Amino acid sequence: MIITRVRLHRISMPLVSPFTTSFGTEHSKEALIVEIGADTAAGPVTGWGECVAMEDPLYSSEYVDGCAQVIGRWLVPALTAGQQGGPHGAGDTEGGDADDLVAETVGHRLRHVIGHPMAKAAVEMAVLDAQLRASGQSFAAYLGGVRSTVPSGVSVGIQESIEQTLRVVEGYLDDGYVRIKLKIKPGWDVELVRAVRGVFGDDVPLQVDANAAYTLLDATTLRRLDEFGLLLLEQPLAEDDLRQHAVLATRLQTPLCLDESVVSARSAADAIALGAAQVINIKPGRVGGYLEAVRIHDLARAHGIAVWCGGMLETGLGRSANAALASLPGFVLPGDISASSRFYDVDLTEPVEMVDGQVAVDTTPGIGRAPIPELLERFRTDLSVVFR
Ligand SMILES: CSCC[C@@H](NC(=O)CCC(=O)O)C(=O)O
Ligand SMILES: [Mg+2]
Repeated sequence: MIITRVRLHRISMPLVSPFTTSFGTEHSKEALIVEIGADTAAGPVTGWGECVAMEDPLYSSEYVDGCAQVIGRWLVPALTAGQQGGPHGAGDTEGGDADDLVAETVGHRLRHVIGHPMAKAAVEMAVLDAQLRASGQSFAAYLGGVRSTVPSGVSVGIQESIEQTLRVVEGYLDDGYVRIKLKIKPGWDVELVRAVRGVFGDDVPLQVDANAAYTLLDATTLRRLDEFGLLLLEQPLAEDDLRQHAVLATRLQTPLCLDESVVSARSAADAIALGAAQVINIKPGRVGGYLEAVRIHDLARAHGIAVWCGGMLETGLGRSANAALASLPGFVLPGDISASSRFYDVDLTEPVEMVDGQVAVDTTPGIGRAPIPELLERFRTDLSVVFR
């Protein structure tokens, strides 16, 4: 394909309620929507990507305004270099015939830019969406999906009190969510889980996510979670500490799941080899894109490691693409793919619905959804025309 247009839409969407984790509270979703216009064999198409970086570098080192700069200053020039009349981008050593720009080569063409997986993932997602809209294939079919619906889990933020948490959990269970994930942090963990188990019983699929809030010195506390039959304990320790996660794993019964620590297939391989992860939360934005996400899925499956699809409060764009990814065979645990209404009164796209605990996998070309123009206008706080 030939890229003819790249626009970055900086958006801000209000959340239905504040979302608190061990590292902070979100009141709105700050995101970047990548719009790529391309000439393809099937004619002109528009592809859409969603950058999942947050406003502040608290979940990972990336942040949304930094991603906008990386995309505009380095990534798009690298992809458009060599196009007829396109600018020559930094690091464009091989140049290559841009006419052959396909999603499968985006990662390679961007390899000279160190890091920035969320920025790269958003660009690759838009290229892949354009490519699949042109070919008429859905994300799910292209990625290797085998299910027509995926189970819908929900993430429960840190609330004002345990009583408030019980009310929130009850509401989500009444909505039909099939798995509850509780955010925890030091001092908000064992008694919280005990209360939820006490009220809702031992059969509700339940897991916790620490967002790297603990250290190995907390092993005794974390071991007390073993009595509750949790599905997994997500990212208890620092994102760059595989070794201590491996040590912690030997002291706990609850399976360890990594999120922030797995930023590529290579880091997933290291985590598996070290015994630092028995389960992996795959987020396409965090690992550099949907293609890398599939590579991690395949690697984990080869090692008998369960994976599930995590969430970054995506709009319907990323939410729909995540449902497609979660339809692959190795996604054997419910993901954080809740209905749009869990976070948004009004979504950027047609809302993702949950019916009987399931989210339908879109079968139309590409992501299957696109931003609704008037809503993109409503939520947009900045527009930068990066190319043409
Ligand atoms: C603002 S915290 C975002 C990262 C967090 N995501 C969730 O808890 C799920 C959010 C969602 O349902 O999209 C995680 O660490 O897994
Ligand atoms: Mg997590």
